[in-house]
Amino acid sequence: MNISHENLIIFLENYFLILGSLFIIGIAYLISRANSDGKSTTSIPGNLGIPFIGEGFSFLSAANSSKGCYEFVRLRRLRHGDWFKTRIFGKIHVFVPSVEGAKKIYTNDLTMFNKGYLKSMADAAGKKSLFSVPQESHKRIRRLLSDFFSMNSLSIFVPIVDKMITQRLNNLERDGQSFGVFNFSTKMTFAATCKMLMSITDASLVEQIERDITAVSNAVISFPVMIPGTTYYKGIKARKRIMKTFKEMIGKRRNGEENLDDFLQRMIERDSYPNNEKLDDEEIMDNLLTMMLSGQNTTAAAMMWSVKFLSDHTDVQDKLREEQVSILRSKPEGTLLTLKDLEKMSYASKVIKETLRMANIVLWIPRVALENCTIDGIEIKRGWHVNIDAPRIHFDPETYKDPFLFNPSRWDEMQKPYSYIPWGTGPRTCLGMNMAKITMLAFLHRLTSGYKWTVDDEDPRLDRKSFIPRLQSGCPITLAAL
Ligand code: HEM
Repeated sequence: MNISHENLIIFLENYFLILGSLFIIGIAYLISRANSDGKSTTSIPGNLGIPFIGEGFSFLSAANSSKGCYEFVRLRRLRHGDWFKTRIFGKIHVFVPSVEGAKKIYTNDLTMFNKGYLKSMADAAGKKSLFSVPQESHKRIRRLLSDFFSMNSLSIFVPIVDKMITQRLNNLERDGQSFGVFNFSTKMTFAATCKMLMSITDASLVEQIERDITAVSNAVISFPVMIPGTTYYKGIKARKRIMKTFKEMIGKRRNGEENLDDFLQRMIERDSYPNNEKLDDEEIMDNLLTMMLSGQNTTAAAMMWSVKFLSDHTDVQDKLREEQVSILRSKPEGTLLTLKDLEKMSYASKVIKETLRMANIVLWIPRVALENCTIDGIEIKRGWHVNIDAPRIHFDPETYKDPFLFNPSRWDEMQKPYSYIPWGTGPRTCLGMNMAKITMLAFLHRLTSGYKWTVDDEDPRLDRKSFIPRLQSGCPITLAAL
């Protein structure tokens, strides 16, 4: 039999995973027998499956299907009711379905609840990343990063992002070829992120970093063994290459070779500040990487879903076009967008809000209970994973009338707090929210004020293995100038 190197690696990866799993199952079984008092641990219904593994394989199989990993949650909710518990590879998970539950977790974030620690994530994103630092450091790092991400600070990038989008859409229209909106958006947002964070514009460097970020992103949830060829190994190697590039760039800024207006420069300018008012190099680099990881597919998936929803609802598309054409006509021909223009896009902002409510780019917000507590009257044990279930909250008919209807005008009225959580909320709210909003508004402006389009593939299946829901087809469209 001819076994390729790749197959051998995959075989070894699975072999060690299975051996390791069997060992842990044995230990877990012995511990659970020793601790058992013969009573069930809680009144929440659900199936904990076999020791350690639990329902882990069902979860992986849902994640690997074209219905997406939320299917795992949906089926269990049908079986057990709104509140249910499950076990996934040794951890007990409860999916929190209510606004009251979300409120309890968010108002006690970083005290009663925190993000869970995952070795592969800490190794890939870095120990000083916002994803992995302990609560005490999180507050300081986050405060120092936040300035740059306010709408005002980012306003200088509005025309830059607009120019990128305008040129790319022009080229695609001239080509006359069908293109996948997801692929277009991924490339576009990554180039924009490189520009805003570090002023990288060289196309080949952007491509190389993008490839490496993808490898790191794959390693975030992987089996942490440093065996050549494994996902983890490739991710850690890619991380090293990225860190080397960042280090060189920091060096150039420090010795005055480069002085550019971007995120990195703002961080370097704090060099002379007292320790608690600046970030050290490891903190800067780990969080640069973290932002690239967080922004890589999220904004692109949101852009893709906005096109899909607008294509399915031509009345909304017409109304949006009317707003955007009037903004376009109010400006001298050929000028680029500014923050002031974005502030006039009230209907487009509602289209984005509604897109994010329905698309649920981040399906659930994961936390771990740091102590025994109750959430919305439900008893939760210390160490359990509590996941705020965004689709359940965003499609709740008690909050949203006709929840499955794409209706941006529903945002003429405010919704109750904690019932709209695409960016999360509280001390861990999405740091890149304004960056994503700028990109999406500029995209919707250029797309609807400049073009009509046809969707070239209506296949509704979701991409396998993606924890961010997106169409397998990538939503291909063909543009025609207005
Ligand atoms: C449509 C696009 C995006 C969506 C829907 C989104 C959503 C989210 C959500 C739900 C969280 C978790 C909040 C929590 O744990 O409570 C988060 C965290 C985060 N996001 Fe985003 N995100 C998007 C784009 C971006 C971009 C473009 C960046 C950076 C350039 C970014 C950077 C981050 C960071 C650094 C965190 C961690 C914050 C912390 O733990 O303090 N995100 N995002």
